[in-house]
Amino acid sequence: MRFECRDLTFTYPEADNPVLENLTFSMAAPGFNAVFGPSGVGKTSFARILAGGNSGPGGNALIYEGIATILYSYNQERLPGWANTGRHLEKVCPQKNSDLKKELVKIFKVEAFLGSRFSQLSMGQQNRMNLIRYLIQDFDLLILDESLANVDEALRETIILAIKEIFPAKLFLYISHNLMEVARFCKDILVLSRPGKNKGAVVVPGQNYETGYTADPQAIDRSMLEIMNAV
Ligand SMILES: Nc1ncnc2c1ncn2[C@@H]1O[C@H](COP(=O)(O)OP(=O)(O)OP(=O)(O)O)[C@@H](O)[C@H]1O
Repeated sequence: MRFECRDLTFTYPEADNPVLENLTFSMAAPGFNAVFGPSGVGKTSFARILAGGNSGPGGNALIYEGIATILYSYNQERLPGWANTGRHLEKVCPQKNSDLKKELVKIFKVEAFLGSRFSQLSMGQQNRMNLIRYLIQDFDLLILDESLANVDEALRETIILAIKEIFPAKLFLYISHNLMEVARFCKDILVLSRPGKNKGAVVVPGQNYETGYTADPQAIDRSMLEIMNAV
């Protein structure tokens, strides 16, 4: 399972300059991978194009092998229909994944909010609940576009390690501004730099820590430096 970008260039209608220019790289599954880069560099644009498949604006510049279902989750998704979050999760959860749903609800620490309206939850609670909604669906590639924003660091770590453990065969693309976090927990980090910087897309290996890891501060520093050099 893998995907590849061959010379992907994208310009928004009415924009003067491309937001993505000649992106060429490939990423193999499985793994918990990341997209990193400064604000406004085009991470969300890239994620949406990737999620749109060959029928979207990426067209033939995107090559997917063994990736049939791509889901895109993002921070602060607005879900007005969620009068009762627990009932909604039950409704969208395939029967075969009901144990998985229970497990995720526990790990994500959202049991106490299952009877609440989505709009009554804090942003971090909403994001956690929303991410569960995606994880219980069937997918090959799940994009997490700042999907853990507003969640405290310790719980983010618990959630990331659990996702890696529960879904070892899937491909994840985690969009985050947290350099240390992506360097520690991600396998491959796609670093985007602004068009015109002649760096294009660089894929940097992270430390890919799993549950029970022993941190190597020097190795983390090396990964962070490599990522920063690629920006
Ligand atoms: N629908 C749109 N139409 C025109 N320009 C857009 C549109 N969406 C985004 N852009 C522009 O494309 C550029 C990249 O935006 P994008 O949201 O992809 O960046 P990002 O790296 O995800 O940023 P951030 O880290 O701040 O979320 C920005 O300059 C933005 O203004």
